[in-house]
Amino acid sequence: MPTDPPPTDPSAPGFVAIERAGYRYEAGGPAVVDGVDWAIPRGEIHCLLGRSGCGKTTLLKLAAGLLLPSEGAIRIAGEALRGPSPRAGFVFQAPTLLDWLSALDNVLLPVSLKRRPTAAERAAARDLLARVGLADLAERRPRELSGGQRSRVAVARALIGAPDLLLLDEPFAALDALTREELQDDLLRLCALHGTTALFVTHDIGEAVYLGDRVAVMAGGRLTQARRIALPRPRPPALRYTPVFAAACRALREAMDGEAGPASRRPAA
Ligand SMILES: Nc1ncnc2c1ncn2[C@@H]1O[C@H](COP(=O)(O)OP(=O)(O)OP(=O)(O)O)[C@@H](O)[C@H]1O
Repeated sequence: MPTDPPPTDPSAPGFVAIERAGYRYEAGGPAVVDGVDWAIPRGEIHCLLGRSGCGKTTLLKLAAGLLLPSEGAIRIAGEALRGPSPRAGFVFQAPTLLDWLSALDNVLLPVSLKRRPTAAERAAARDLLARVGLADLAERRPRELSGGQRSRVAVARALIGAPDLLLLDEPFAALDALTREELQDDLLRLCALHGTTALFVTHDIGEAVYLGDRVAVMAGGRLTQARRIALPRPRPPALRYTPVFAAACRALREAMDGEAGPASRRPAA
């Protein structure tokens, strides 16, 4: 897994372009995100890896337009974000489903908050539920679903608006290992099918390597590593148990262990 070469043109735009972005929760307070440069080309999945409290969720919220940067800019398709991006779908760690709605109506929620869903949108929601293996459970309430099934509903809900960009904040962290693997495979399949660009936050090196075209490591609010994952696509589930996959995880882990600290301000892509 080679280290990325320094970019020849740091201004080359990604579909998502994070430019010298900084964020402070309080004016004069510490920079929780500090001078981050990152470009995500259209259709790629980038993973953000780092210890608890290093600023991953804050950076994801900046990419979503849920927070606006104190310094720098975030652009989606060349346009600076000035508020929540209508082009983005979100999946949070807790599935945050409404318990009085069926799985189907939870998937439709982003639409029904604005207007009555059309028959085509209801069909699209059923199709998404089928694609995450819940065709027969569309009428169930969230309390009648397992944790993994609720996470699947949350993924389907994030995709109902056919977003160009999917932002995921440790969405599978609470699931058992086998269910997590199934959901990772669902996600890869759905992103490939729709050409969706994704930014995926995780603590898990194996998850980052399996999902990512590129993995960035964050520490102390800065990106300290950015590595392209030279594994083939599509990624077959058995890839996780191959020596080449183990080697990619080990190389990333060693790079994290070896880093002197959040010194690099080099653009991550
Ligand atoms: N609303 C807030 N007001 C003030 N400080 C905050 C707020 N939200 C987060 N922080 C602080 O910003 C820093 C980064 O938080 P953030 O949630 O981005 O980290 P993280 O890497 O996502 O952590 P975790 O992996 O535990 O979710 C932490 O020190 C946190 O205490």
